[in-house]
Amino acid sequence: MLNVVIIGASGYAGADLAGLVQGHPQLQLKGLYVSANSQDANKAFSALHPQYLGLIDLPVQPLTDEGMAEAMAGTDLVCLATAHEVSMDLAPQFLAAGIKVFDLSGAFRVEQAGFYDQYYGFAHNQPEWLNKAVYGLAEWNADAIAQAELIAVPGCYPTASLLALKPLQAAGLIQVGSKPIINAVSGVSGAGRKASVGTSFCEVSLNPYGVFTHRHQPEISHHLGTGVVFQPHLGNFARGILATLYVQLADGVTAEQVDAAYQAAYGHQPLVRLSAQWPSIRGVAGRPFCDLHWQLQDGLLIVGSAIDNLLKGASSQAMQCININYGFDQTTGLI
Ligand SMILES: NC(=O)C1=CN([C@@H]2O[C@H](COP(=O)(O)OP(=O)(O)OC[C@H]3O[C@@H](n4cnc5c(N)ncnc54)[C@H](OP(=O)(O)O)[C@@H]3O)[C@@H](O)[C@H]2O)C=CC1
Ligand SMILES: CC(=O)N[C@@H](CCC(=O)OP(=O)(O)O)C(=O)O
Repeated sequence: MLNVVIIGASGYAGADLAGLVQGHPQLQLKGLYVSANSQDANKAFSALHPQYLGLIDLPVQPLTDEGMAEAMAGTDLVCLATAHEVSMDLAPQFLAAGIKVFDLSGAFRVEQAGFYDQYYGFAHNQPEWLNKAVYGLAEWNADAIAQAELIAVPGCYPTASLLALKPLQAAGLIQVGSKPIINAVSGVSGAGRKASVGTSFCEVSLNPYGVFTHRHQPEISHHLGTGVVFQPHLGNFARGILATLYVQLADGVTAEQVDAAYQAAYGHQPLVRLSAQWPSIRGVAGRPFCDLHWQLQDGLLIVGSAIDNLLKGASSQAMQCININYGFDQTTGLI
């Protein structure tokens, strides 16, 4: 059994990941942590997330200096379900101790000059690890993920968007000079567990946000290799992302070519489902899948892509990466 530690376990992504680790036949939950001064420190995990009562009753421990030493002792791998700057600080410490890191934050996803200053509001101070990190888009980077010490699990919107676009890009089907347009709606859990007016029950409706400024636009462009237009929206539901993508195809591209591109990419992949119907939040909420469907008319391709932001968009993709890295079947503990 491999000993797993989760930092940020009280949060939405960390909690889902704890549940997945608990159900995995080769992994053992060794410790769950929150910040040193957390108001939840030492509470039972199941008191915070009652669906795990009797299943995960470990306490969430404060990550003090002593807690850090305990978190490292005898640990095989650590999952960081923490804010970007916290992950940037913690990852190198675990890596220096020989512990593999699966980071759910954006801290190690994009190696591009000025990116963190502009989109995250801080200067990246770990350029060597940023260079070594492997982007954990599981269906596309499996060989590199298998060799990596530091895996940067992709963002939720980038996962939904890249899984839809990469088969088209790889097959050279996108019109050169055009930018795919991504219109996406996320449930409120995407904003994390901490209370804020903008995400409180009476405030959330359906609205765009982050117009022209969202950090996932450059993350998607960087890993796709071409520019995109990306517009996120906040919806009044708890979990799930539905992205609708508009792609101008190269002249003469046929539906058969599009189908062949998606089949080549995902025909053998168990966690991306090429659906006969338009995907929905209902079809993926609580599940580790990405569902895709598309239709072509007069050179314009419309693609629907749905994921659970906390699963395929975070914790289950992290688990897929763990499975790939340790040579387990990639669906172990997931379906
Ligand atoms: N929610 C989502 O859909 C997705 C989230 N992500 C990323 O995953 C990460 C976690 O997101 P999410 O679960 O939504 O966030 P939450 O705000 O729900 O959870 C954050 C967790 O981190 C803990 N924490 C905060 N500061 C520290 C610290 N200094 N040391 C240790 N633990 C700390 C918090 O506990 P406390 O404050 O009590 O200490 C809490 O457990 C983020 O980087 C996010 O960008 C990625 C993809 C999707
Ligand atoms: C609804 C909502 O607020 N969603 C978050 C994205 C969540 C996410 O996980 O992305 P990172 O891992 O890159 O932080 C946002 O738009 O910032």
